[in-house]
Amino acid sequence: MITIALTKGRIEKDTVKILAEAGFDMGFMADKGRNLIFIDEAQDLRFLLVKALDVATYVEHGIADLGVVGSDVLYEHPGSYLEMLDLNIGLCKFSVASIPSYNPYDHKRKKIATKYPKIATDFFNSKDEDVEIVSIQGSVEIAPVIGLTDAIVDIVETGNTLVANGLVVFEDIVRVSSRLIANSASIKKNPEIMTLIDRLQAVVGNEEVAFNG
Ligand SMILES: Nc1ncnc2c1ncn2[C@@H]1O[C@H](COP(=O)(O)OP(=O)(O)OP(=O)(O)O)[C@@H](O)[C@H]1O
Ligand SMILES: O=P(O)(O)OC[C@H]1O[C@H](OP(=O)(O)OP(=O)(O)O)[C@H](O)[C@@H]1O
Repeated sequence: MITIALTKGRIEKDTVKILAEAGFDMGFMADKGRNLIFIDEAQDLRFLLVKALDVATYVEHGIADLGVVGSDVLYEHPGSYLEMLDLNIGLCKFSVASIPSYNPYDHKRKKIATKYPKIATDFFNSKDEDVEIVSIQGSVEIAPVIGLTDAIVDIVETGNTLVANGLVVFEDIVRVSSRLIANSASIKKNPEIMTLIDRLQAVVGNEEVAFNG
């Protein structure tokens, strides 16, 4: 049996769609209720629905052979998993944003609110800008508006949240998309896993096979 950990929430529907397009019968997840484990004996597949960061944990520990998770999470929490495919879903980007009058390149020490301290620190360090990170769990856009920080580093998808809160993007840091990750021992042990990956690759049409961790 192959176990796949899926990120519960935003990218769940598109992930299931890719699996269905690859020929897997995903009907058993249609009426999922509050279930978090789905076993399909006929297809020899088991799905775990977990939080994004936990996808990487389950794969690293070899409990899940494969996982689907955003590159934002992988960047922030690098680990010993193989990154196999860019699934081209869950598309968004990391951006630096603030109120329009702010200058993020003034070489003054700046306070940045973010849920993603690693990407924010790496970005500003690469620009030779000194930063103090203020860790925020959500509604990050409020921080520069009410004076908690100078700016934010956050995910931007449509840009609606920024506009609604009077913020503008100063710079895009990196594109974010969902990735298929794998446990390396699982791949060596079970050749069926590579066959499954090939089927997904045929759907997403992506050549990328990169090592991470
Ligand atoms: N507007 C967006 N906001 C956040 N993530 C997005 C957005 N658009 C696409 N994504 C991608 O979707 C993935 C899953 O997001 P989702 O909000 O479901 O889980 P999460 O990041 O664990 O959030 P939470 O902690 O709020 O549950 C993210 O890791 C990111 O790669
Ligand atoms: O560009 P947009 O389409 O407006 O999307 C971006 C918003 O979505 C995410 O927040 P989320 O909805 O996950 O809520 P959160 O603030 O609780 O993290 C992200 O942190 C932004 O706030």
